[in-house]
Amino acid sequence: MPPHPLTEAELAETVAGLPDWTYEHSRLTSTFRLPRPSVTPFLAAVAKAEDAANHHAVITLLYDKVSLALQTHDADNSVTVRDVALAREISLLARQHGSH
Ligand SMILES: C[C@H](O)[C@H](O)[C@H]1CNC2=NC(N)=NC(=O)C2=N1
Repeated sequence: MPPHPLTEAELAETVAGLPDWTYEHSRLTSTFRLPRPSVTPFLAAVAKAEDAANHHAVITLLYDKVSLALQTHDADNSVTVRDVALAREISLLARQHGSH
């Protein structure tokens, strides 16, 4: 049973608690800048977290900038608690990998 799309009020509360992330076009988006040598370990850690959550982000890499977009396909491409949980984890991983 997929989770329900977050309501406007839930989204506002969520984004307030996710300083690295923005809500736009029905997705949570973020861009992290990392030391170049940390990019591969960071991406490996994100992939591991994705597979543990069975929830996957769209990831764009340009040298030391990693952009990510999260939405729940199983809930009509809306933002759900699954996106919020993975976003929190990715923010932590980014900090652990030297994001600035
Ligand atoms: C079959 C598989 O469990 C589903 O497709 C999972 C996998 N990863 C996913 N990732 C995202 N972002 N949204 C989903 O609804 C989703 N569903």
